[in-house]
Amino acid sequence: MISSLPIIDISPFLNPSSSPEARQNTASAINSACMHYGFFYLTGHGIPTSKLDQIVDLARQFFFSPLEEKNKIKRHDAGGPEGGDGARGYQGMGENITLGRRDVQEAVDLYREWDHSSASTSSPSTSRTHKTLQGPNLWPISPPELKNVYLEYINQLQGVGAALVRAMGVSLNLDVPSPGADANTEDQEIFVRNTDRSFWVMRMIGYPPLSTPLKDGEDPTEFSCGEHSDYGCVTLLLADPTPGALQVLAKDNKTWISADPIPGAFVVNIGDMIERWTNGLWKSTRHRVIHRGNNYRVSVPFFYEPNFDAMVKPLGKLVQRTGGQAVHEGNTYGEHLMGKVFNNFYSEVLGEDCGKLVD
Ligand SMILES: N=C(N)NCCCC[C@H](N)C(=O)O
Ligand SMILES: O=C(O)CCC(=O)C(=O)O
Ligand SMILES: [Fe+2]
Repeated sequence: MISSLPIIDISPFLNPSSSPEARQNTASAINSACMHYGFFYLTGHGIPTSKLDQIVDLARQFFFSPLEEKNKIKRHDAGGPEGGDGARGYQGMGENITLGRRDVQEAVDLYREWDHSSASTSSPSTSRTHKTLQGPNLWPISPPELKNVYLEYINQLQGVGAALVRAMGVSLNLDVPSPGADANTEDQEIFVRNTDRSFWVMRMIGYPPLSTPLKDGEDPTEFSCGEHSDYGCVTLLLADPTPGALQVLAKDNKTWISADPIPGAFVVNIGDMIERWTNGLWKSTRHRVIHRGNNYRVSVPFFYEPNFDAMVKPLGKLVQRTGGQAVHEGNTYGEHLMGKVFNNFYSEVLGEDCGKLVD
């Protein structure tokens, strides 16, 4: 196993007085990282390491509280009095499913609050979307300072996510009009406009160590989080210092690269919507978590995503650059997200085995 993900400094895209050269350097480093790995470490984001430590500590305190306390914000309740398949709130150990298997983890999911006033965000919603996503966030009650510290952190992360999307636009030369193809001059604007009300997800995850012994030469059968790609634009992952847990699939499709934490840096990866916008030029790299240490691991990924109602289809200039054939006809990010979320859980209400569970 090798660990060789590149380290990228985003500060030129956050600091208005930075030079065009500095921005160009960051942009080309992003292009290279996205072409070769789809993953990189991010520095220069301006969030103090002490704040990052506090975020992980607060999540750990929540997970270490009694189950009764955690169940006070159980995700069922997100759907209202009829209960069922709410996505916001606490999900117990083994409730999340990946590739038909229970992930050995517990988690809290927080999403951007639903914009009930906007006609556009309510149009693609079905009653199922309503129950699943439109309820309010269920915040941990204890530790009491968690909510405000996280709200401030989420604000900071939205700024970092927006800077990353701008930098990606420059990496892809989206702001340089290509001669003879008017529609393409709008690509950069499409990128930015469709993320200006990012339907972000903040997830706190707690992982006890896996218990099934690994047999020599055999593939693992038990996962802390099974192999998957992320759904949207960019994931900013913060994790405690546990090594060896997060593994990233290399471009050879068989080597797993450990993405061990670097203090003060985020592990960043691109999601399915960036793959689609770039017409497959940049892939949303598959990754998984296998935590076999002795400690209880905590990670806190923030998913900076397109707007819920953003129509996401391959950008004109990227289609030209990748052979002229669009890989996807396009749908909204909300539709993509709901397709994923409905497969992440058993649906008790509908009695469906959404995740085709393997015991
Ligand atoms: N919001 C994001 N990206 N969450 C990632 C979760 C990945 C695992 C999930 N059970 C799955 O099967 O997709
Ligand atoms: O815990 C981690 O390191 C990564 C978790 C992850 O990939 C996810 O939740 O999407
Ligand atoms: Fe992930």
